[in-house]
Amino acid sequence: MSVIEVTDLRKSYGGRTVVDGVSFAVDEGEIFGILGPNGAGKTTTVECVEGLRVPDAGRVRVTGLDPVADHDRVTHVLGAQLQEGRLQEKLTVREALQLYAAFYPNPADWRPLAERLGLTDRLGARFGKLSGGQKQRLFIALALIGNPRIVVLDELTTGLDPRARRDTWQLIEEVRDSGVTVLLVTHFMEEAQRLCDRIAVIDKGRIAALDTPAGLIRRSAGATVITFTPSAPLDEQELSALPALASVAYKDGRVTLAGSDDTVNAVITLLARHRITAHQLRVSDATLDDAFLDLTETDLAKTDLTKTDDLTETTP
Ligand SMILES: Nc1ncnc2c1ncn2[C@@H]1O[C@H](COP(=O)(O)OP(=O)(O)OP(=O)(O)O)[C@@H](O)[C@H]1O
Repeated sequence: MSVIEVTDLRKSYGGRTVVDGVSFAVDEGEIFGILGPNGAGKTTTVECVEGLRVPDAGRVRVTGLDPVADHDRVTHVLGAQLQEGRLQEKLTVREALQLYAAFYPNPADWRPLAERLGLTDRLGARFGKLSGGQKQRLFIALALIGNPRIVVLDELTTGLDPRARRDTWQLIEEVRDSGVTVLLVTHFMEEAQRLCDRIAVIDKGRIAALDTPAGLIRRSAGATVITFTPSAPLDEQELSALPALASVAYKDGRVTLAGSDDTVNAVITLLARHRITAHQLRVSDATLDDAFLDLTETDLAKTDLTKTDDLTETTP
C-alpha cells in the first residue's frame, strides 16, 4: 500500500522550472531514497510532500491527504526532520523533547525515545553544545515524537564523520524496523545503496530512474568493471570494439574497462591472442556511484551556485 503518492508534480521559481513532472509512490514500511545532484529538485519535491511548498501543478497525497489543504492532519502522520537553524542553541535536549511532544495530540513518551536514540546522558545538555552526531540523533527523535507513520529525513548525515554516519544508518534501519516508512533525501551513494529499498534518481527536475539499488546498478551500462596493468600496450581500436563496452579509462599504466560479462570474456581472449599478461587483474561489480553517474550524466562535484532570492509564496 502506498503512503505517499506524487503524480506529475511541477514547481517553478521565478519562471525557472525546478521540478518538472515528477511521479513516484512510496510503499508503507520501506526506506525510499531520493538521490540526485545538487539543485536537481530533491528538497523542493519533499517540501511539497511535507506541505511546505505549494505545487504549481500535479497531485501529492500523504496517506490520502492533501499536504497543503490538510496540513494539520498531515503533520500528525508525517514527521519531518528539523533543519539545524530551527532549534535554539540554549534549549536543552530534555526541553526540546518536551516542547515538541506538546505539539502533538498523542506524542510518544520522550524518555524511551531518548533512550533508544542514545540521548539519555545528554538530556541536560544544551543543543548548541551537542556534537554533530548527537544533534542528528535529536533531530531524528524530534521527527519521531509525534508517533508518525512516515518520517522525512533530508541530508541527515551530511557533515558527520564516518562512524557517526554509520551509527545514524543503524538508527534509520531501526526506525524502519519499528514500522515507520522513511523518505530519505541523500547525496551519499553508499548510504543510499546500504539503506534504501528503492531509490528515485532525480536529475534536472525529472525522475531519471526508479528502482532498487541492485536494479539501478544492473541498468547501468557498465555493470561490470575490469581493471589491469597490461604487460604491453593495447591496441585502442581493438579495445573500443569490445562487445558491450561502456567506458575505457587509463591511469598510471592501468586500464579500467566498464561493460558486461561479455566485455570481460572478450578482453581476456584479446589479451591471450596478443600474449599480453594482465597484472593485478580485478573484476568487480559496478557500484551505485557508477550507475548514478551513468543515469545523471552529471559530475557530482559540481555545485549548483544558481540559488537566487527566495521567491516562494508559502511556508504554512
Ligand atoms: N526558494 C527558492 N527560491 C528560488 N530558487 C530556489 C528556491 N529553492 C530552491 N531553488 C532553486 O531550485 C533548484 C532546486 O533546488 P532544490 O533545493 O530543490 O534542489 P536539491 O536537489 O535539493 O539540491 P541540493 O542537493 O543542492 O540541496 C535549485 O537550482 C535552487 O537554486
